[in-house]
Amino acid sequence: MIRRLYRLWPQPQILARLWLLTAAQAVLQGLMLGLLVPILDAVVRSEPDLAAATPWLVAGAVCAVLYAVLSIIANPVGFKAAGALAAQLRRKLMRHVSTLPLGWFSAEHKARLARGVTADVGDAAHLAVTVAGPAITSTLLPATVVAVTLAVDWRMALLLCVIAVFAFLALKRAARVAEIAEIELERASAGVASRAVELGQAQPVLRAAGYADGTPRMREALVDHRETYRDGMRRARRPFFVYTAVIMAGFVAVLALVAQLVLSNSVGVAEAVALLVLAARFLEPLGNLVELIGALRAMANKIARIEELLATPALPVAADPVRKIDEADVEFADVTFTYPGGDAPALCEVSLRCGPGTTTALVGPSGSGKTTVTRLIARFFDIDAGQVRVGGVDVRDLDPDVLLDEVAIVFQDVYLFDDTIENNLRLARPDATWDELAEVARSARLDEVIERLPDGWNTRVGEAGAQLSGGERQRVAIARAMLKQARIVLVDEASSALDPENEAAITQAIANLGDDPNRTVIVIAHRPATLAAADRVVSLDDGRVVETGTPEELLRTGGSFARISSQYERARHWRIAGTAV
Ligand SMILES: Nc1ncnc2c1ncn2[C@@H]1O[C@H](COP(=O)(O)OP(=O)(O)OP(=O)(O)O)[C@@H](O)[C@H]1O
Repeated sequence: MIRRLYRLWPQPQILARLWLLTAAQAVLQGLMLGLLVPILDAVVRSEPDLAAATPWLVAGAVCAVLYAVLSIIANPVGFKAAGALAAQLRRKLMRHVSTLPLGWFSAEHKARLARGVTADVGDAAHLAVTVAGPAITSTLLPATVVAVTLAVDWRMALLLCVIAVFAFLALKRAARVAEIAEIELERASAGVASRAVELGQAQPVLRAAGYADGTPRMREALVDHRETYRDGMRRARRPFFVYTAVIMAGFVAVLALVAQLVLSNSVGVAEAVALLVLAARFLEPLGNLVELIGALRAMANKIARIEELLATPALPVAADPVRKIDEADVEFADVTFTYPGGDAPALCEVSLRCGPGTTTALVGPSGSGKTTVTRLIARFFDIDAGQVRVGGVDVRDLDPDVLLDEVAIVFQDVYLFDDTIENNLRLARPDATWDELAEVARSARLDEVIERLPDGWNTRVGEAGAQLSGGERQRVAIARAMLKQARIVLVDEASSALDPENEAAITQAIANLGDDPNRTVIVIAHRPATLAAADRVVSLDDGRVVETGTPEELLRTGGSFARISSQYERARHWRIAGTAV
């Protein structure tokens, strides 16, 4: 465990210093106890010999002063260590996370990351300081006491070793039970946590269904948590009782041995008293060890979770990556890709080419692979076969920063920071001039939104952009992509119903994106107007390209694009009819 902790921290010196101080204190305590033997020997006799005891008393005083000095030094080190270690580990985690493929950031992984960076790192650092120290004392002090005892009486030293072996076996069993209980409790806690998130997110639906104060699933999760906790406590009782019994039996054996040694005149009174004190100081920290087991297990679990995050493989980067591309065309050559853990390919031998100055619309039924195409262009994942090329270069050979500079993604659910509109745009290019800001706002049809807002450019958009509608947020994202001057823009057009004004504005904004002759626009299109305005359409079905061509060509052939197009058209009419009613 000590080695694991030491390896986990990038600069573990502060931890090592703390542990060394703790270890030195434990050894010093054991040695001070050893001094009891000659002192008692000199004092507990018919004619006490103070002169003989004096050097040992002086040595004892020196040890006591040294112990006090070590405590004074250790206190601030321990105080500072937890905060410093947590900060160090957080930096290490964040650095590692920044090298992971974007595809890793699923909802589950994001939750795991949030928990790792906050709770796990903080707790692990705190426990490394508060639990590892006492654990060192509880093992090193008994070891020193055994060594000192050996100098007094080998039989007692042997007995202490036997007790230590039994205690170790009982402790191992208790630790195993504690570990199982901890894992079970962790599972039950995760169940409660996800039900609680569900309760928060689905409040409107739950209120409508009369479950505002908790669903049956939530109640089940709470009962499961309570039962698991009780069950863990019940199961832990026996091995903990066995451990305590071993320590108590050890104490009885010590008393019996001391009595036998005194009765057989093998040791004097002074040595007998010293042996009893040594044995007591041997058994006491051993007894404490069982109290620490739960905390040590908890620390081991937290460390395991942090190690798992750190073990996630980083995005492989070519030894000498390409740092510049001439044209921003996008090409798929026989691309086959299966999601990590997926059982069927999401894309199968897909080939397509999108040139600069063109807008390509991706269409197809749900699950046909449209989003996957856009993710692979931005190298969220690495493919199984074929090549994804940007500017003629395999994306795996491109410098990841260059690729991210060239690509802008406009997601369906755009994330905006709780800041002003201006700052949300400036994220794309902090040094943009006002003229440039105004220009992209006009092109993305954001200017009319800004005009309506109470503080114009300085209006804060609220948490995740909640002050704006979905369509308005997409307009901000399109403006951001324009300001970034990314030569490849991937748009997942909002599929949910938009009001006519937003719908027309977004269609226009996407068309304006495509006006730049150097820009390649690929849009997952959900609206007939966007489809009609595209230069080319790539129609996907079940991970394969089934049709490509201009919208007019594909409409004429009457294939799957024509079907989808008429479905979109019908849906639009229903919506308009619905709005009119
Ligand atoms: N993160 C993921 N992990 C595993 N499988 C995934 C993941 N994302 C998508 N898939 C699977 O890959 C296939 C293609 O999904 P994709 O999201 O690309 O389709 P789509 O055409 O964009 O669908 P939609 O229009 O519903 O968004 C589907 O079978 C889907 O279940």
